[in-house]
Amino acid sequence: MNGMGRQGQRSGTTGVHHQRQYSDNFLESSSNGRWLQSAGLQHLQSSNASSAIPQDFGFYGSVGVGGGGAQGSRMYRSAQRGFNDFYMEPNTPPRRKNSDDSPNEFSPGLLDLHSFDTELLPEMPVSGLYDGNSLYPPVRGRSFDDSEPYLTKQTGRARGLPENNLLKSIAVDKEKASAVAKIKVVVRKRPLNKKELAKNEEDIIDTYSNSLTVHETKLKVDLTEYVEKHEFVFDAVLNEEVSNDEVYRETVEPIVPIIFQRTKATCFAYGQTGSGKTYTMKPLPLKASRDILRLMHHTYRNHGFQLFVSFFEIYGGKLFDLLNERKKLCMREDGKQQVCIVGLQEYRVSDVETIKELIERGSATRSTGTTGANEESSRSHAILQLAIKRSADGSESKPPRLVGKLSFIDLAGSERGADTTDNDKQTRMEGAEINKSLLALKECIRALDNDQGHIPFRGSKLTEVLRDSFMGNSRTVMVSCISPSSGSCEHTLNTLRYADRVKSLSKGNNPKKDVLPPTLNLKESTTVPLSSALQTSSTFEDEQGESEDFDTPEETYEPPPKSLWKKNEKLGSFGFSNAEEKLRRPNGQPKWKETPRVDSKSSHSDDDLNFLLQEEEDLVNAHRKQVEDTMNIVKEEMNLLVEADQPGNQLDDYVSKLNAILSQKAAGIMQLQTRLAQFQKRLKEHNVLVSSSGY
Ligand SMILES: Nc1ncnc2c1ncn2[C@@H]1O[C@H](COP(=O)(O)OP(=O)(O)OP(=O)(O)O)[C@@H](O)[C@H]1O
Repeated sequence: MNGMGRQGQRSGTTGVHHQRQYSDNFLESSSNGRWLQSAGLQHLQSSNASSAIPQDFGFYGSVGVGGGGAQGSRMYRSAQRGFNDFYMEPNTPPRRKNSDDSPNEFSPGLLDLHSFDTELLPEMPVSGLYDGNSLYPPVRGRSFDDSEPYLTKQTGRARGLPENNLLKSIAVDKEKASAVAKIKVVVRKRPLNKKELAKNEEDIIDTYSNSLTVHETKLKVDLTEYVEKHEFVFDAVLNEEVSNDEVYRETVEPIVPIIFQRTKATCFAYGQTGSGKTYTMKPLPLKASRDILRLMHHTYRNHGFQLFVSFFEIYGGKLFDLLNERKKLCMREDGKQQVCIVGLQEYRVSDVETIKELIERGSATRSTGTTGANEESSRSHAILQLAIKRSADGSESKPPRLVGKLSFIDLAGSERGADTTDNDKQTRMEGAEINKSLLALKECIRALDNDQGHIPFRGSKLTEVLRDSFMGNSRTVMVSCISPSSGSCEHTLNTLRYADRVKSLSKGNNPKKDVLPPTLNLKESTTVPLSSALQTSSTFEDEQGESEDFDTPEETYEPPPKSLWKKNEKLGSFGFSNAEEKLRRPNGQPKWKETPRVDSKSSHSDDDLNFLLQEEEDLVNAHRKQVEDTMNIVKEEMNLLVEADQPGNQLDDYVSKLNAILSQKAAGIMQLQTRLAQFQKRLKEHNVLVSSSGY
C-alpha cells in the first residue's frame, strides 16, 4: 500500500475546502521567454506606459483591463453543481470572514496596466550598480534604520541586525552573482509525523552530504523480504534537522541579488501531498523580501528601485487573485508573445510588515482541502511574485518598468488514484486537474531535456506561468519535498526521479556534477530518469563506451538489521562493506571497463574468470534495473495521464514513445544476456582445460 494508510485516515471534513489560515505561497505575474533576448530589447513602448501611479500609502492597486471581468468570489461548491459545471468553470472557496478582514486596507485605487509589464527594462547604466566599491561600504556599521527611513515599521527588528550572509555577499562582484547555477535542485526530507510514528513506519531515507539513499523493502517471489537501495545525488540534500533559515540560505538567498540584474528567478516546491511543500515555501518570500529591501535601501540606494508584490493561484485551470478578493484573472499573450496576467493586482511595498500582511492575507484565501495524507492540503498552485521595477530614468515621476522578479510557487501536491479512491468527487476532480498540470510540467521538462525545439508550455496554465523559469537567462530552484516514511516510498522515489530529471536540465551548468567523487556518481547511475531513456538511441556497443549507465551493479541485497544500515560505521556510506566497495571499484573506477577480453587459451585463473562472470552478471542486473526504473516512471506517468483525462491520441502517442524505450532496453538486455552466455561457455571451456591439464 502506498502512503501512510492514506485511505481511511481522512477526517469528517474530507473534501471540504476551507481557507488556509497561515500557509502561504507565492508569486509572479507571468511572461514568456522573449525577455531572454533582452539585451537587445527596446520595448519601451510596452503597454505599461500607462502604469499605475504610486500612491501615498505605499502600494499600487490594479484593476485589470481587457478581461478578467468575472468575479471569482462565488461559492466554491454548490451541491447542485454537476461535474461538468465544475470542470468547465471552477469556482473558488468562499472567503472566510475574518475579523481583521478590512476590505479596503489594500484596496486597489487606480486603473493600472502594469500586469502587462512582462518585459524587462532594457539595460541601462545605473551608477553604482554592482560596481564593486560602492556596493555596501557607505552604510556599513550604521544601524539599519539610520539609513533607511522606509523601514520604520520594522525598526525594532532591524536595528542592530547583524549582517546576514546576504549582506556579506552583496559586497561581492557581479561575476559571483551570475555564477549562481541556472537550475538548482534541492531535496528536503521532513521528519516522520505523528501518524507515521503511531503506525511504526520506518524512516527509510539516509542522507549524506548532497546525496541520499532510499531503502525500499521489496518481496521476492518466495515472499521473503529484501531491501533495494536507490541512490541519488542533488545539488543539496537537506535532512529533517535543517531549519527553514538554512533552507532559505541554500535556495533563495543566492538568487536574490540577481534579480536586480534583469533576471527572472523562480523557486518552486514539488512533492507528494503532505511532504512539506507549504511548510518549506511559506517562510521564503518574507525572508527574500527582507533581503531585497536591504539591497534596495543600501546597495541600490537612490537608484529608484521599487518592490511590488502580487499573489495568485491556479485552481482548476483558472487563475484567481489572492490579493483581490479572488478575482478571476485572464492569462493572455500579447502581440510579442509575452504571456501576461490581465487584472493581476500588484502592491508596491517598502516595508517587511506590509509584505507579511499581504502574504498572510493571500495565504488565508488560498484553496485548501483534505487529502488522505494532509488534512490541510493545498489544492491549488500558489504563485507569489516579488517584482523589482524602476523607471527608465530612476525617478518616481515616470511609470516603473520591470527589472527582475522572483517567483515562489507552491505546487499542489501530486496524488495518485490509488491514494484518492476514498475522496469525494470534488477532491478527485481537483486531483485530476492538479495531475494534469503536473503532467504538463513533466512534458515540458522532458522536452527541454531532449532539446526539443518546441516546448509545450501551453499545455497548462501552470506551465505557461513557469515558462520564465526554464528559459534563457533565468534562475530556477526546485525544492523536492519528500516524506521519510516507508509507506510513502513509492511516492518518494517518483519525486526523486522527477527531481533527477530536472537536475539533468542543468547539465553543463553545474560544475559540482563533474567533480563528484566516483562513489557519488555511481549513485546517480542507479536511477534512470525517463528523459535519459528517451535520449538513448545508442547501440549496445555505443553504450559500452559510456561509463555511468552500465558500471553499476544491481544494488540489491539482503537487508541487514536496520541498525546496521542506519548507523553502522563498518559499512560504507551506501550500505556496501568497505571491502566490498573496494572490490567493486578499485581506485574508484568501474572495474568492468578494465576487464580484458577472455580468451579460452589464456591462463587466467578461476578467480579472474569468476570475477569476469560476476561483472557480466552485474551488467545484466544493472540493465534490468534500468528497465524496472523506467517502467516505474512509465507507470507513474500513465496514471497521471489517465487521471488527467487526456485525449486518446495523446495517450497513444505517449504509449508508442514508451514502447520504443522499452523495446530498446529489452534489446540491450538480450545483448547482455548473449554476452553472459558467451562468458559462461568460456568459463566451462576454461574449467575443462584446467582439469585436463591435471590441476
Ligand atoms: N520539515 C518539516 N519539519 C516539521 N514539520 C513539517 C516539515 N515539513 C512538513 N511538516 C509538517 O507536515 C505537514 C504537511 O506539510 P505541508 O502542508 O507543508 O505539506 P504539503 O506538501 O504542502 O501538502 P499539500 O500538497 O497537501 O498541500 C504540516 O503539518 C507541516 O507542519
